[in-house]
Amino acid sequence: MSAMRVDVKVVMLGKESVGKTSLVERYVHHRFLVGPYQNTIGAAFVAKPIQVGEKVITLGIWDTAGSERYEAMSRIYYRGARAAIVCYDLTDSSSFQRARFWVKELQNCEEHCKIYLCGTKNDLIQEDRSLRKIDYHDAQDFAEGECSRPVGVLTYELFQKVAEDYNSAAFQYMTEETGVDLGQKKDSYFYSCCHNN
Ligand SMILES: Nc1nc2c(ncn2[C@@H]2O[C@H](COP(=O)(O)OP(=O)(O)OP(=O)(O)O)[C@@H](O)[C@H]2O)c(=O)[nH]1
Repeated sequence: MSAMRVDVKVVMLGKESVGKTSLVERYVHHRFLVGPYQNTIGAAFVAKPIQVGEKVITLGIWDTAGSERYEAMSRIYYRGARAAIVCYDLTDSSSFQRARFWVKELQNCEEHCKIYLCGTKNDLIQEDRSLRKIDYHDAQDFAEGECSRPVGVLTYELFQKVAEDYNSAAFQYMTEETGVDLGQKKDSYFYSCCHNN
């Protein structure tokens, strides 16, 4: 089996159980996980080709383990990433603190990594608004101040956006030898997703 060429390294970060693996499963395999929750150990990798206009961009997605026990390992996985999807669970305020931690860390350590902030389990708050623990405006203020602006709710839109951003940056920087810089602070995004849309 020949190895697939990866165009852009993407890392999934966020507290344990926020739904990182579920988002990747949903996007890559069009399914959502049922049965008991199984935490990721270390990290999992999947390559996903995406059509962007006439081109195919392959995302190499590293799904890291959210448990703080694996924090040092997550640092290894985000190294060199051009995009980070930082997830928090809309029903868990501590997960938002953790997301802020990762955003700061990426801003300090990975200046070429574009950050996409993603609130997860949107379905739960659609069913019962009282479950929402992160005020929309708090997330928006943080996103606008730090990294992102609101864009979409569909999982495929999020990954598609990563590929499109890479593609437009690649076009822009085509003549440079240094590789593609998606940039960090300018023009980033935030999403509210759930595992079944
Ligand atoms: N209702 C709902 N449950 C979800 C959603 N996404 C994930 N879950 C559930 O949340 C639990 C954790 O999901 P995972 O995708 O394994 O979370 P993770 O962030 O990858 O967790 P770690 O591997 O520990 O870092 C599972 O029981 C999922 O079924 C969602 O969008 N809606």
